[in-house]
Amino acid sequence: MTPDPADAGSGVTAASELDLLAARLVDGSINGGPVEKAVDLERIERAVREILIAVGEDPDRDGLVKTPERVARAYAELFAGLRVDPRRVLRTTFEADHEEMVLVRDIEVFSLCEHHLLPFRGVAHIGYIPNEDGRITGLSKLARLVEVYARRPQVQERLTSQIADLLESQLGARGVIVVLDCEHMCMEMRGIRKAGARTVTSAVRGILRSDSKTRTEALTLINSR
Ligand SMILES: Nc1nc2c(ncn2[C@@H]2O[C@H](COP(=O)(O)OP(=O)(O)OP(=O)(O)O)[C@@H](O)[C@H]2O)c(=O)[nH]1
Ligand SMILES: [Zn+2]
Repeated sequence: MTPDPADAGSGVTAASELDLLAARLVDGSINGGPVEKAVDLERIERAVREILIAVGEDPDRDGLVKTPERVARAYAELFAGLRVDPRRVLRTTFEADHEEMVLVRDIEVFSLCEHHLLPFRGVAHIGYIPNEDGRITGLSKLARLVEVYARRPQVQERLTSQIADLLESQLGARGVIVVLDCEHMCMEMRGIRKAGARTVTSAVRGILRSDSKTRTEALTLINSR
């Protein structure tokens, strides 16, 4: 593979499969720029082997021999967002002369809660009102932004506000609304064991916070089916 010229001088080359995965989160290509942090796969493997021993399993039995390696690769994928600067997602913007609301609904969310490292999943609804220049971003970038922040150890509240904050600061959106509706496996499979409970979080910024009419319009669009 030819190294990305953007990596020159960074000391890190986006060469491995996992680096490409991190890059793809951002722009769908291999030209993702420098990878911020490396994943120590061998260290994860050693830790997973220890966990298997600690729970009373035999890590050398046939079915488990390759498990530490598989888990290491899975974690590298699930936490690929740690290795990506989310600002790179919003590099591409367009002048569209559109100053009205843009809303993408039902964006799939998969993340891992930072307390138990168990999955939570659901949907994100993201709306924003462009600034006076009518500067917008590609619709897919909103979903990519969700990916970059979700593929980290997270709490739902922070995931929600990080998406809103970046759209406000990076895109200069006049207003932003982000609503996440998720189910947490740590509440379903263990602990309190309440299957089906949904957690809804929102982050509202700018004009969507100060102007209740605009906010109601956004919520109506989010809730319309
Ligand atoms: N606010 C918030 N809490 C979360 C999220 N994901 C998991 N949690 C909660 O994190 C909390 C951790 O609480 P602790 O008391 O430290 O851990 P625990 O003993 O495993 O808690 P239980 O789940 O109640 O058994 C639990 O109440 C989880 O439900 C999240 O995204 N946001
Ligand atoms: Zn949890």
